[in-house]
Amino acid sequence: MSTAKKSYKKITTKSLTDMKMNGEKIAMLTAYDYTMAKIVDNAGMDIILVGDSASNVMAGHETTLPITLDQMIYHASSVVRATSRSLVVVDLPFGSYQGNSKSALDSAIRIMKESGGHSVKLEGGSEIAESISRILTAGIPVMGHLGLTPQSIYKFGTFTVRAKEEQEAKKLLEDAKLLEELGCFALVLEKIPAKLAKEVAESLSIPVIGIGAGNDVDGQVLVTHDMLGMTHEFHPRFLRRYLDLYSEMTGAFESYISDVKTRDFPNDSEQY
Ligand SMILES: Nc1nc(=O)c2c([nH]1)NC[C@@H]1CN(c3ccc(C(=O)N[C@@H](CCC(=O)O)C(=O)O)cc3)CN21
Ligand SMILES: CC(C)C(=O)C(=O)O
Ligand SMILES: [Mg+2]
Repeated sequence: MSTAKKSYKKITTKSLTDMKMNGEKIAMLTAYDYTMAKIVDNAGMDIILVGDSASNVMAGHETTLPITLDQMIYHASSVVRATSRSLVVVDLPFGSYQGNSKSALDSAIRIMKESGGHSVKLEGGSEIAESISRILTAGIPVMGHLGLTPQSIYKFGTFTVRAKEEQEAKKLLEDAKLLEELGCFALVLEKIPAKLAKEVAESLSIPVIGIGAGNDVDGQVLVTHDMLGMTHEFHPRFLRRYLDLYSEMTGAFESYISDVKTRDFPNDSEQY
């Protein structure tokens, strides 16, 4: 059993700040449903992200753009029912906060009221500062997200590494500092140079969680289905696979098909 599991009973935004101060790395994975969240939570995860990646992983969309606030609330409420230890962060979906700060606040309040989630995550920096402030003023903890921000994929056109150029790196560092000043409790950095991520983590006192951002940050996040090897076609360099569930599950399904076809299943002890 992990030491982290013993030292923190129920994770709060405060425990995450303490973890950064104590140099204990933060482990975060996604979940979109009750059964998976139960396993992730029981394993001792610090943060469960109800990611808008549910749009890809659960619904099969090309991008994260189509998922709705109602659908995010459905996923988040399922995850919250399974969670006793992890802090639950819920992505605000595309279109639910970019319009104006009032609609952003309304969306965040719906997430908190209707799903029971503990906090929300928004993609972007200075452009959405007013929305973040307004949500924070309502007492809702906010996690930031900079670097590769999949909700603005059509502005960039590719999923390549972000902030490689000096200008973009400078803007990212400024945005990160702004998010801390506004009062965000943590920040996700996605697919940026490790050296820049290290600089951001060292410049901020709030935890910085990386995905494709190297090891010199305060924690790591992956999509659970990716690290379990269920998403066969997705293999970016930052992904470490801990299982090959795609093959394992295929084998199980093939065995079941065979057992049914050959009349092996069910046997005498599997009937009434
Ligand atoms: N299953 C899944 N895992 C994720 O990590 C994830 C999602 N879905 N959906 C939302 C975003 C999109 N994310 C992405 C998407 C693509 C790359 C990526 O590296 N894609 C290509 C490289 C593209 C390029 O360099 O131009 C790859 O190597 O697979 C990384 C993160 C991360 N998020
Ligand atoms: C990749 C993570 C950070 C995310 O935002 C998601 O899963 O939606
Ligand atoms: Mg997301």
